Parts: sequence; C-alpha cells; structure tokens
Amino acid sequence: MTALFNRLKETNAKEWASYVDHEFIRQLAAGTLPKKAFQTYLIQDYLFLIQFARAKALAVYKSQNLKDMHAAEQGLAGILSEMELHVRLCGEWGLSEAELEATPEHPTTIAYTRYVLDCGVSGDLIDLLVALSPCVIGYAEIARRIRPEVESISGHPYAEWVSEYAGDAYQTIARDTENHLDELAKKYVTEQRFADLGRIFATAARLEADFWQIGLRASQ
Ligand SMILES: Cc1ncc(CO)c(N)n1
Repeated sequence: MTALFNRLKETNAKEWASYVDHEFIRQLAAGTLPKKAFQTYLIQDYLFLIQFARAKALAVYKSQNLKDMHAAEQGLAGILSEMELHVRLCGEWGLSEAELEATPEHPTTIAYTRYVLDCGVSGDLIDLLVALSPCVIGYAEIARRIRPEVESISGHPYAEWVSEYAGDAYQTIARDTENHLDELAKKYVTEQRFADLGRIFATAARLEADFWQIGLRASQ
C-alpha cells in the first residue's frame, strides 16, 4: 500500500489542491500580494501557532512510547522556532508580541485550531497526527515549489517568509513528520480506519484553504 500521507493526498486531491494552489499563494509567489493581506494573515497565523503548539503538546500526552514523544517534541520545537519569524516580521511593522496576543482570533483561526485540538482530545494519536499533517507538510511543499519564482525576483517582499519554510530545518521536520505518520500507519491503520482518517485530512486541508482566505478578504 502507498504510504499513508501520499494516499491521503491522492484520495483528497481536490481539497489538497485548494490549499496548496490557493490564490493567496500565487500572489505571494509573484510578489503581488497586498501587504495588508499578508500582515492580516501573519497575525492570525501567530495566534494559530499558539494553539498548534498546544496540539503538539497534546501529542506528547497521547503518546505511549519514547519515539512518539520525541516526534511530538520535535514538532513543538519547530513551531516555537517558526513563531520567532512571526514575532520578527511583526516587530518590523511596529507590532509588539503583547499586541499580537491581544488581537482577537478570526473565526477561521478558531475553527481550524479547535477542530484539530478536538481530534486529539476525542481521538487517538493517529487522529491527531493526521489532523496536524496538512499544516507542516503542506507549507514545506508550497515553499519548495514557489522558491525558484521568489528567488528570481530581486527584492521580493516575502522572501524571508519563503526561505523560512523552504529552509533545511523546516524541510527536515516536514519529512520526519511524514515518515513518522507513515510508520505508525503501517502498524495500526486498517482499510476501515483509512476512511475516517480521510475525513479528518480533508477537513484540515479545507480549513487551510480558508485560512489563506482570511488574508485575501482583508485586502478586498
Ligand atoms: C495555517 C497554517 N498552516 C500551517 C502552518 C505551517 O506551520 C502555519 N504556520 N499556518
């Protein structure tokens, strides 16, 4: 059987494409995305990552062995270091960390993060990891794809953002996340279970597409 993550992607190709080929990403890659769209997105993304860090911590709680715990720990460390990018970029715009934290969460931010947290609370470790998987693996895929276009434009306004996700550290975490999920699936995922996981995956991918929309709507 094809490894779990690729199979989830293939089975939910439409939802996956709506996320990784979103208009927000096309404009971002071309450097034409309005600054207001990007800033609104990034502030919400900071709030999003606070909740995703909690979800990674929940993955430690849901783990029954050292290997799964270390995988969750690596994911949590990745999110905390990713947030330094958000704090740095927002700081350049004159926004402090306190102001970031005081910004109200957009309904889509709430929907996506609490959905993932609930998958983890009500389900097992695999439910939670599948709900989390579009996040890190999707951003790694997007950044790899758009990097050549971004690097071909001198003074690209979003170069720093893209190089964070296209960089070795982030790409390694994404690869390890995918391999870990595939390994767990080999041991525990039956055909019957696959259908339920597919629904979780499709929902998370749709919520990722909605998340880009927060940015686009802010600039219209
Ligand atoms: C909404 C969203 N999805 C994925 C990532 C990647 O970590 C992110 N920062 N934000």
